[in-house]
Amino acid sequence: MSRFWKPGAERPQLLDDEEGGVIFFSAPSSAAGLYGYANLERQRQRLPVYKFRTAILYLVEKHATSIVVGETGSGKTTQIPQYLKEAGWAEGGRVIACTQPRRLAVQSVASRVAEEMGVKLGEEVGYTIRFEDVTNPGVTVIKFLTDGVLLREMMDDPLLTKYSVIMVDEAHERSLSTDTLFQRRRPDLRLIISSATIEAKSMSAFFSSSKKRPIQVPGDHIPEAVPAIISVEGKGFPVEIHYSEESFSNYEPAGDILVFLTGQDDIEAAVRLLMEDGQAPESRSSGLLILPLYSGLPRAEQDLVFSPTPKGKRKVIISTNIAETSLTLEGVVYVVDSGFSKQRFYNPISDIENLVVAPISKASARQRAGRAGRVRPGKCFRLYTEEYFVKEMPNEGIPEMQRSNLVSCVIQLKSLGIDNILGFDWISPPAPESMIRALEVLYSLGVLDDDAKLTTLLDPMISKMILSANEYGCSEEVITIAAVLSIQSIWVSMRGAQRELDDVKLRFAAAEGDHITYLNIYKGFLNSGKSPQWCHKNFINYQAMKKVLEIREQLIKLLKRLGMILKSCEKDTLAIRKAIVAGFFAHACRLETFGQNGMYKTLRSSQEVHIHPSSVLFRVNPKWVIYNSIVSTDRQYMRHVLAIDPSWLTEAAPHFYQLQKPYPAAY
Ligand SMILES: Nc1ncnc2c1ncn2[C@@H]1O[C@H](COP(=O)(O)OP(=O)(O)OP(=O)(O)O)[C@@H](O)[C@H]1O
Repeated sequence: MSRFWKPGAERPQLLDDEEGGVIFFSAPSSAAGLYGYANLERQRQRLPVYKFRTAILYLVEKHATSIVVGETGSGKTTQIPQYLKEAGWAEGGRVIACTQPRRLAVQSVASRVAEEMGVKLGEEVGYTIRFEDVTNPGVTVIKFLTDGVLLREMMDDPLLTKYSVIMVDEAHERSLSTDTLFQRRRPDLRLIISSATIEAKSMSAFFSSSKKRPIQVPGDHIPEAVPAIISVEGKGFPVEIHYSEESFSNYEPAGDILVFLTGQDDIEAAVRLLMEDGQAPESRSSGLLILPLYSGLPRAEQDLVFSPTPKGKRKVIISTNIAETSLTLEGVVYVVDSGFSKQRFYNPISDIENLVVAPISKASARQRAGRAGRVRPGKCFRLYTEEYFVKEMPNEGIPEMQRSNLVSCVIQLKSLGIDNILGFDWISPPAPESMIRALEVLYSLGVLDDDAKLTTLLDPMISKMILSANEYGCSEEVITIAAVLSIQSIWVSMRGAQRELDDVKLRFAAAEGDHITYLNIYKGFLNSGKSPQWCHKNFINYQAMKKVLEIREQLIKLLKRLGMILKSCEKDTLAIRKAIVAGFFAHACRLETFGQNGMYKTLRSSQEVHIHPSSVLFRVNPKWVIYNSIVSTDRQYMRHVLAIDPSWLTEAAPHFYQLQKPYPAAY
């Protein structure tokens, strides 16, 4: 049985309806006129979504999943998280999360919401993107983040315990991360799926299926599993759409222009052309301020698109689909849509993944048009015909799940403990060939064992360390470390000759700790021409080093499959150490008593531990360390120890560590 909710008083009214199995909410159209707003608060109240505030809050409270569909610019992204906070969803240390497909949108929406709430960005309202965490744990209650970052958080905390509500915004983009995120959840965690251009019914059908219903725990306040759909009607400002066959004037009244092209090359070529044109005395481009926008552009250059347009000038932003969703670029009145974007396509038969220029979907075209008309009326020029738009353009793009190499996705699912991948219930199931191919590859690389379980080679902490190394530009070094860590020991066992072994170790010892020492040994081994004699002389186990070479080769193959390029950071051990911390942050310890074999306590459980005598840091006793594993003999000993700076812990795992202010005395 399903029903219509009617907004009005405190609680929406319940109406009966025939919409099979789905609770459907609708309301009368309420076109908002935003002209001449006096202040941000009034502007907030004039957004179309405001009329639906009570209804949205009511449905979120009642339902595990709510699907919010509303025109671009109706206020979904900036308002709903604030409504949730006002309604108490951030009380008791809980956090409201809102995901975006792209980093630029995360940053800009977070700044806008902080501004509307009158708070400093990074305090009550913050954001996290790769390499940048602008949140204050314990203080931040509304957090914007990319869906990829949320998926990573899920690897460390599968139930996403600190969040009360997760709003997956721009859900029509259907990235691999969002599709994966939808698979598992805590019973009381509320999910809001929002977009201007999503097929709400099919999404809802997916969440209605019994497999996706959160587990019911008796006695708990559990929301209804049947999803609610709410349609936020009403637009901001009108956007006139012009198709290419219509002739239009080249001269338009003032206003910035946002042009959607496909990729960096196209964009740079267009910028060059316009710039060259601007040199000519009578040129039409001379009053234009031409700005490229793509993800590889340095941050400072990206920020230029948000700065006010100089007087008498017109900004022309030439962008990839990085500006397609969620952004409000205040000056933009005109949007030019080429109708194409660069998309990743994977062919499981040839096992080749290509970036190709392909036509966009209607959903994307509407999003692009929605970048105009946000603070005043606008126009969108589509460089294709209306007939093409109506008859040929697909409604939605192909979900990333169905056009990607699934190797990394399978690893992520396996690390989440989801084993039955082939029989899995996806929103849009990937091609079986792609799934089988991914499993085959992982099996042949030794990442999965005979039972299709992750092998120790891909221990989650080591995997995280390697993935982070890719980001820090030190994968060459870190895979060597990973290889050494996956074998027993590289030293020849020297019972009774500890002193000699210690002397030898000094030749390679690095002040930073064992991991960097292993790199020195590996370099020495290569320089010797992988010589067994060299190993013998240095008490190094030659067989173990051969194994290290072998595992390293396997890892290189795996990284290539994952599309990663091996990079060396040369002598910058800081990058390496940070990558190690990114994987092993949970194994951090602080020195409690200094001495011959100082006593440490683990940060996580205050357990007493000591540095293993085989470590180069045995007698050094740095204040803060991380370890790879613990061996228990007469005491608990840390093996493979690295000295660290405690600030790296909060940097690598803000969700795990909160900085004490002021720093603990030992720091
Ligand atoms: N940085 C900003 N500067 C000025 N106005 C803004 C800004 N951000 C948002 N707004 C105003 O708030 C409105 C709602 O923006 P919001 O991003 O919440 O809409 P939305 O429904 O999420 O749209 P979309 O689906 O395009 O992301 C905009 O249309 C605009 O009028």
